[in-house]
Amino acid sequence: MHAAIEAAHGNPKAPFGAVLLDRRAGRIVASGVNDSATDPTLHAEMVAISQYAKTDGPAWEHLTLYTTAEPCCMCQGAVIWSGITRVVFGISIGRLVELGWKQIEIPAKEAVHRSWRRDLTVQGGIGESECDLLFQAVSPVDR
Ligand SMILES: Nc1nc2[nH]cnc2c(=O)[nH]1
Repeated sequence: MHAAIEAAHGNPKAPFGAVLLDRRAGRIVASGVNDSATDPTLHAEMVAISQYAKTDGPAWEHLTLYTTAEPCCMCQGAVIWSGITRVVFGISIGRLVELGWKQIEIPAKEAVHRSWRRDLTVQGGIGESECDLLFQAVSPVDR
């Protein structure tokens, strides 16, 4: 989560940062920050997932996605289809809404529950206060 927060610090206007950890190798294999001003699909999680998809012999089942904020339904869909097996996020979609960010209010756990994935776990509230401070420090942007 420290690495995801670190990435978000580099993107101060939209402090969404995400990294993919290969638990087997014990190293970060991809990272991303929100670039939705360029392309609305470029959420931090999507950037990291796309980056990892380009690597040789991807091993999605060994990956944990760490992200400063709960993945939206677009990103959660990508996680579900990818085969990533664990998601850890900082602040919740509900909290983002409280802070004024536009969100589609479908919890990540619900997306998993409504899918066929029984091997994918989602845990929120990790590094929550640090992530919360990141978002408190900025004005929400539209996408
Ligand atoms: N989790 C997450 N939620 C978002 N909502 C708007 N942009 C983003 C993003 O990059 N990540």
